Amino acid sequence: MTTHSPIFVALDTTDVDHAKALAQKVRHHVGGIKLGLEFFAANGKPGVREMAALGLPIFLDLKLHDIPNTVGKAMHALASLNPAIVTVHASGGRAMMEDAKAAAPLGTKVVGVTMLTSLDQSDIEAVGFRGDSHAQVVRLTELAREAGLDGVVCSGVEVRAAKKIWPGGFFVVPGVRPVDGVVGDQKRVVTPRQALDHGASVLVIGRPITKAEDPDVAARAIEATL
Ligand SMILES: O=c1ccn([C@@H]2O[C@H](COP(=O)(O)O)[C@@H](O)[C@H]2O)c(=O)[nH]1
Repeated sequence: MTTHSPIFVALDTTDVDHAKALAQKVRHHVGGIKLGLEFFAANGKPGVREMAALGLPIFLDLKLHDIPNTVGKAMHALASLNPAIVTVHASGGRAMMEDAKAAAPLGTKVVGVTMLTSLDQSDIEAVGFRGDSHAQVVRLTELAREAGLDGVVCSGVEVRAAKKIWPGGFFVVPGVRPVDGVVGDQKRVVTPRQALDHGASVLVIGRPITKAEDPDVAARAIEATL
C-alpha cells in the first residue's frame, strides 16, 4: 500500500486506460481503488488484473446478491483476483453471506451492503422495509456479523450505531462529500471527517475526486481534512 489513507477512490468508468490514469494521479493520497459494476461489466477479470498491477489494494464492489449457491460460486470465481475487499448484499440473507465468506480467499474482507446511501426514508418505505435507516442498518449489521462477514457498508449517518453493536467490525462508508461538495444521487451524506469520527474504517469517494478539475489536488485536499 502506497499510503495509509482510509480513502478508496471509486473509479466508476468503463475505460481501463482512464481508470489507470486516474489511479496514477491520485495514488499518493488514497489507500486503494474501488472497482464496481460499471468497470467489471466492461472489463471483467482481465481489467481488474490490469488495475491490480498498479500495486494498490483492490476493492471489488460487485454487491453480489443471489441464492447462496450462486453467490458462493461467483465468489469462488473471483478468488484468483485476491481482492482486499468484496461486497455482497446483506439482504441476501445469512446463508448467502456464509457461503460468500466461505468461498472468499483468506485475506479478503467480505462486507455486507446494508442500505444503499442513495436511499432516503421515502425510498425505504416504497420498497417495503420497516423502520428507518438506523433500524435497517443495525438489523442487517447484526445478521452480517452472525454470518461471519468482516463488516458492512453503510452511510456515515448510521456508522456509529453499527459500530456500537459490532466494535470489531470493518465499516465501509460511501456517500461521502467534502463540505459544499455536489451531492448528486446520494441521499445519506456526511463529510469525510464526520465519517471517520463516527467510526468508518474506509471511506469510498468517487466523483468528488474523479470529476474534479484536478483529481490529485481534490484527493490531497480531502486527505488534508482527515
Ligand atoms: O451504499 C452504497 C454502496 C456503494 N456505493 C458506491 O460508492 C461509490 C460512491 O461514488 P460517489 O461518486 O462518491 O458518489 C459508487 O461507486 C457507488 O457504487 C454507494 O455510493 N453507496
